[in-house]
Amino acid sequence: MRKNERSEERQLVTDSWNRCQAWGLSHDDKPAARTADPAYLKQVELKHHELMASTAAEVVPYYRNVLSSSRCLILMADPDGTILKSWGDERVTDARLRPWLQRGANWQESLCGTNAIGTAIANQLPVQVQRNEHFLKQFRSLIGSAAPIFDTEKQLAGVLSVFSDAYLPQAHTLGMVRLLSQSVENRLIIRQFETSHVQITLNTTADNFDSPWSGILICDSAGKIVASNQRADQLLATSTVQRYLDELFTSSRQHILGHPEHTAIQLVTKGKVRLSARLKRPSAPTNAATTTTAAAGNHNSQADPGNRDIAPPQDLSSLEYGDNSVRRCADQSLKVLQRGVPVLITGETGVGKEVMVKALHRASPRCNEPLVAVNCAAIPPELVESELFGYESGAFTGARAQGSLGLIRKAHKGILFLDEIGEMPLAAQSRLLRVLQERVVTPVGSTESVPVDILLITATNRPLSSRIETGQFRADLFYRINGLSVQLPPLRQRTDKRELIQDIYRQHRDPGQREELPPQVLSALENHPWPGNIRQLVNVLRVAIAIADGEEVDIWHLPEDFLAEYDAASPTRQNRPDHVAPASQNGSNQERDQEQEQEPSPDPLTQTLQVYRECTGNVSETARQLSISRNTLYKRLRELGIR
Ligand SMILES: Nc1ncnc2c1ncn2[C@@H]1O[C@H](COP(=O)(O)OP(=O)(O)OP(=O)(O)O)[C@@H](O)[C@H]1O
Repeated sequence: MRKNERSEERQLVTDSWNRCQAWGLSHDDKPAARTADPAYLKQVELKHHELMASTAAEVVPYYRNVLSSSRCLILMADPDGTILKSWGDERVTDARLRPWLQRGANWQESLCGTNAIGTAIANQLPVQVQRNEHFLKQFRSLIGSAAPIFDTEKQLAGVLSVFSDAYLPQAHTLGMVRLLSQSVENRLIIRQFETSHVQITLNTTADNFDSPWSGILICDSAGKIVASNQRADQLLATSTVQRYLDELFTSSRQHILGHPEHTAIQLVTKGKVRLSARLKRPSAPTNAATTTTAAAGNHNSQADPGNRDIAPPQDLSSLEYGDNSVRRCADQSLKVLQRGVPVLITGETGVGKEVMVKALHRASPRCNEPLVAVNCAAIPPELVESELFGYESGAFTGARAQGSLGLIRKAHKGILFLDEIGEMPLAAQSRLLRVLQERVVTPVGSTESVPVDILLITATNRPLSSRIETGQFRADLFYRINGLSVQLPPLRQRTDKRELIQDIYRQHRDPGQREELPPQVLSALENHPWPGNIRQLVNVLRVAIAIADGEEVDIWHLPEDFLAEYDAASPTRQNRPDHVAPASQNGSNQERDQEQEQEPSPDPLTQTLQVYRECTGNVSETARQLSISRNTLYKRLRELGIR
């Protein structure tokens, strides 16, 4: 973290301590975690329905792809500081503090003194609160980073926070939580207006529209801005809502709104800043070929920074590298789907089930109709029914005035993909059964049924039989969804591993790097057990390519956790010049604690992000200020998921 930012943050902490003193708190106070009444919590969750769904859609893939190897806990709180949802591993803190990390616990500053969540709410700014910066001594083992999330009216909608163990650079966690909260904000805006208004995405160059740091303007057909994200106001250096496009840019509103979609338009602001923009006109939900839903975990969406820049294979044939079971899986699924038979895909996490579903959709006669992908585990259980089946206006407190179509009806005439089906709550299972038996949907709060025509694909990475035995999954639903059951093999068992590894490397390599991985790297990768399957392989290769920084990838470019397993099999790597035993394995608790007390040294990625933002995306200027080459800068930006 840069010095001036850290001192601004310290100021936030000092101000917070002053408030705590004014409230009469004492450092030795030991309040117990307050747990909200369940009925109240339910109300709050319904009220924050959109926020929770959007947050889950951003956080879950991020957690899965980026953070799953570090011990880390992500919490979402409402604007009063009540925790609504958590993801990750609560063992980041000592057991005594765990009640504070549960749903319903409240982190208001006036109750528990200076802390990341409460202090971010009080200031409506991102903040990191390190151990001794907590006002109450009882929280001084914690390090938390939090960033506010603003709704489409720029009101505080909630707060996202990350607590991590000592091994994730602390400066990194603040950057991460900022990135996530910006992504949630963008998703809230896009979701609310995608079917009714024009969306203009702005950035300094045309190749980074997909970055969460892009500005978003939402306009009506007259060119008046009805909503925008904070980044748009920063890029245009003014508040944009209620202004007309030609008040902000030198071009006329007709010229801007008449520009074709998907090709960039160059705009000059009234302040003479050149920006690239991309238009997206409103689309009726059922017309979309691929519907990105709140909880879809769609890999083409912004929800997946780990994979944003490289699209996984598109065609069914491109998934095949010679393994018979993969080929059989693809061929049989396509055949039965074409006859309306539901397909259940099983396979460990990360084997490519979702990628297979997308390819099946493209190969099927329904390729021009929607594919709606829903990750059942990513939707809070209490929201599954309203998300899937839709609801009538006024069906419950917090429901949107116009009601909601629901994801099943959005898939009408297309394919509905229910991922992690085993996690679906029982009440939703009964409703789904009725949809499959009677081909009608009854929205929550309605007595009327609406016909739907969907093909169903489901997936699970855990056997459904054990959930049926324990009464968590309905046997009758299982028989309905299990028209054809296919299993995608784990990576370690694939006979085409070598070709797959080389191909994924080629998809991600830098232009200057050789086309093939050298034999020693290939054999290390081939012999790995790959508990995280293709997802882990993609991540390992991306890290290695980034670390190799344009050179040929070699063994020591592979990430530390991968190498720890590789070392066990091969003592040769101990000779690696920069081989240092990871602190997580050798460092004593005391050493780690001492490290934590020190000022965190700036993490290159976070520093890059900050300078890049300050230079409003000017690559040459950013590289100059950081004293690095443009090539290195591009690599870091790619790692950050920005370019
Ligand atoms: N054939 C492939 N080529 C390149 N990348 C792939 C391929 N298959 C999967 N991937 C990548 O691997 C990752 C995991 O794939 P996917 O999400 O489809 O797995 P999954 O089995 O659905 O996982 P989960 O059970 O955890 O939902 C994604 O990043 C995807 O892009």
